[in-house]
Amino acid sequence: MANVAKIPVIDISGGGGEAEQLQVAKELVEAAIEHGFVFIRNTGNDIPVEAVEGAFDISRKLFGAPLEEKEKCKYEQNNRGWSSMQYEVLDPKNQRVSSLQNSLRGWLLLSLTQTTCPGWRLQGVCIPLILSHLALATSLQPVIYRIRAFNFGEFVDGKAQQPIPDTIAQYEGQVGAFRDLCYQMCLKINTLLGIGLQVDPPDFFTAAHLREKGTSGTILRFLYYPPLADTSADREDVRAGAHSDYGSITMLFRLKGQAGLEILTREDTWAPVPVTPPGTEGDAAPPILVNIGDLLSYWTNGLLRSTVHRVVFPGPGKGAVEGETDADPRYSMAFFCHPVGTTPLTPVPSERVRQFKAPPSSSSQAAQLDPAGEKVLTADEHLNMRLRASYLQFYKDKE
Ligand SMILES: O=C(O)CCC(=O)C(=O)O
Ligand SMILES: [Fe+2]
Repeated sequence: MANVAKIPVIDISGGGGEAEQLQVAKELVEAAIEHGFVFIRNTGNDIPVEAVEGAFDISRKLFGAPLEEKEKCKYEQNNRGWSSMQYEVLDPKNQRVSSLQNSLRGWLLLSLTQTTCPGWRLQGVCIPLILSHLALATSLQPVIYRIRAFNFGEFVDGKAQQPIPDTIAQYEGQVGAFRDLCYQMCLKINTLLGIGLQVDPPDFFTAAHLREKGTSGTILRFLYYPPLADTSADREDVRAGAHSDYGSITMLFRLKGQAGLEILTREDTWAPVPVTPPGTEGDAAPPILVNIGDLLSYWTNGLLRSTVHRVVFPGPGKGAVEGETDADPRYSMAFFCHPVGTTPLTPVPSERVRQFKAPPSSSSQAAQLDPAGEKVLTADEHLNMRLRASYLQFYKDKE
């Protein structure tokens, strides 16, 4: 058995009153601080098992649809639509260069926005952070991305506000309903984080996510990874490169038996994340894997951990969790939760966050982003910075 990540499993389905809610909230916050990842048991209370299975069925239909249909819904600057990174496989040499450029941009931004810097900064850039990322990148080469993805933005009255492939047009309402369930659960997790961190008021995060207050960068993403046999990749290649997520939290749905996800542990080693962690084998559906994104880490001054993760071809005896395989096409669904775009990322009113001491070499987040101290970053500005860094080539082509 591979040395799997020890991520806690929590049941938030509740019903046990205030004391139980407080206990669950504390467990959630401890997992978010220690691992940046937590399994939420899928009891069917928040998201019915059939809704998850139904969404996976639609995803299979979507990726199986004719290419022309998907191309009509191509990825747009609003972060919605279909993207295929397969073309990058055609020129792995350039891909390596461009992914390094992408990464450098991303790390520069990350190191500017990260309050905690274990060393000296040059022009606000945390030098040790950049150096450690560079070392990581060297060890990760070659980096080839092999994902196909479809991003769904907001729905209004059950209708997507973007083109949808004809093949799944009849399921539009079902996708919207699934997205709604994810949104509701995202609010619930944000409320628990607020309670667990003793934020005043405890609904501080939740209030910032309420869609009636405006649009947000929230995305439901269907993902498809072809099996090794259908690609020119070999086992050493990466299916989805090492990254952290941009939003507040991500909720990830995976299918039983499908290997691949790994997290970078505090010891700087890659650890596989089982789809079915011990204790959940008898559940009707695998737990929902929740992770902290950069925004919530930024917002809590680095207290909550935005953990780097990736998807690989682990193979039997090569890091695959027992009972999991990379032989089949891999499907996953991620709900990237973001606060309303205009939300100012002002310090979180929590004693726990205030007491979390960033090393003396770092200054406040706002000051790093804006040395003159005139401007607090909004959620949208934060997102756009991260998207620009990730989709560098896309934005270059647009210019
Ligand atoms: O497919 C997965 O398991 C992870 C996907 C992921 O990390 C992402 O899309 O950000
Ligand atoms: Fe991710």
